[in-house]
Amino acid sequence: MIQLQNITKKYKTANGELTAVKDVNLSINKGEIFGIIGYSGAGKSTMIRLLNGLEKPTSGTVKVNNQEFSAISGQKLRDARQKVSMIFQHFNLLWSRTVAENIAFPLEIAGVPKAQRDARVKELIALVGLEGRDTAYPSQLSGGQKQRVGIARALANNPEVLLCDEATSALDPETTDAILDLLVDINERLGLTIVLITHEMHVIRKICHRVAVMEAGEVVESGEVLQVFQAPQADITKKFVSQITDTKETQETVAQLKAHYPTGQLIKLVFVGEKTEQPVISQLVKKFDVEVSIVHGNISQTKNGPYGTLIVQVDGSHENVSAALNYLNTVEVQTEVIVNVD
Ligand SMILES: Nc1ncnc2c1ncn2[C@@H]1O[C@H](COP(=O)(O)OP(=O)(O)OP(=O)(O)O)[C@@H](O)[C@H]1O
Repeated sequence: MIQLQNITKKYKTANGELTAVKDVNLSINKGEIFGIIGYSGAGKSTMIRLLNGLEKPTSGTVKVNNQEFSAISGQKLRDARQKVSMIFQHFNLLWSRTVAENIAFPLEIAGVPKAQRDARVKELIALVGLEGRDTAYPSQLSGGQKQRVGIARALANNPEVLLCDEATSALDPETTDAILDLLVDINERLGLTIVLITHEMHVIRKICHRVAVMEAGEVVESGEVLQVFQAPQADITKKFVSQITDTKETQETVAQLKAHYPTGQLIKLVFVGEKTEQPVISQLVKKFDVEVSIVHGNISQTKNGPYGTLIVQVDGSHENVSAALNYLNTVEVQTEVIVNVD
């Protein structure tokens, strides 16, 4: 659906030339939810503007829905852009228009007759769960409801691609999850391709099939979300993954554990996919003469399967603990010794 080939985007600034995006190659499949994650200044917004045809690359080609955005302009580009829609962090609603009028706006611009417009607006209001709020003004809506209006408006002209620019960054965690669930629902029901940019790994973990990690204009790592969680390569990816696995709460727990477990080893086990269902811990106790205490654990779902971490204390003779650790590696459970107290 989307192909970016050797994309570089340079800007001229007062301090000379600045490379915002550097030699990026990406291929996004039809019907996929693809996330681009990076910190501020990584080049995410520039990527979005390249994908919606608002910017042309300095070099390289951008192909969306079989149209080479980087090579067309004028009416041809405007027509092609009809198939690429967008939602925003701050919703960008028209404040003097009601919910229904906001959603109708792109239909008016496209010249859809009133009766047809009204029917479509009704359909979209139901799709995003805003029944009964059609005459409300944006100022009377919660953040989550405003984003629902944004989503309905973006879907009005049946786009092929929905671009989400930090779409949940202004929302609280619960509302974020509700909006993410709505995006998954739309993706599955309509087969819509979704590309989102974010600085939050939670968003990637919860709804994306694949992810690209950006740093200083470059894609430093990309792949299936679960794989990236299991074996992050770049330092920045490890940092993003630790947003989920190594929260402040976990760090505090580990600090307490170090103080309270004077013997044995504290080991972090990482389980992915079907490995989360294996009876690894009971096998460990059965096969080796070690004592295992579970001290902390969590499990989260990704689109490609579950991902869990478990911190255990393994106590026993040095040989037995080593043998137990070797065994864990044979069952493809990733292990990390957090603290060796022996
Ligand atoms: N129109 C522009 N002219 C000059 N420099 C720009 C322009 N747009 C972006 N940049 C620069 O390009 C780099 C990447 O910016 P970009 O906005 O794409 O990053 P980002 O990851 O989206 O960050 P943020 O989330 O803060 O917007 C930054 O150094 C930025 O200052």
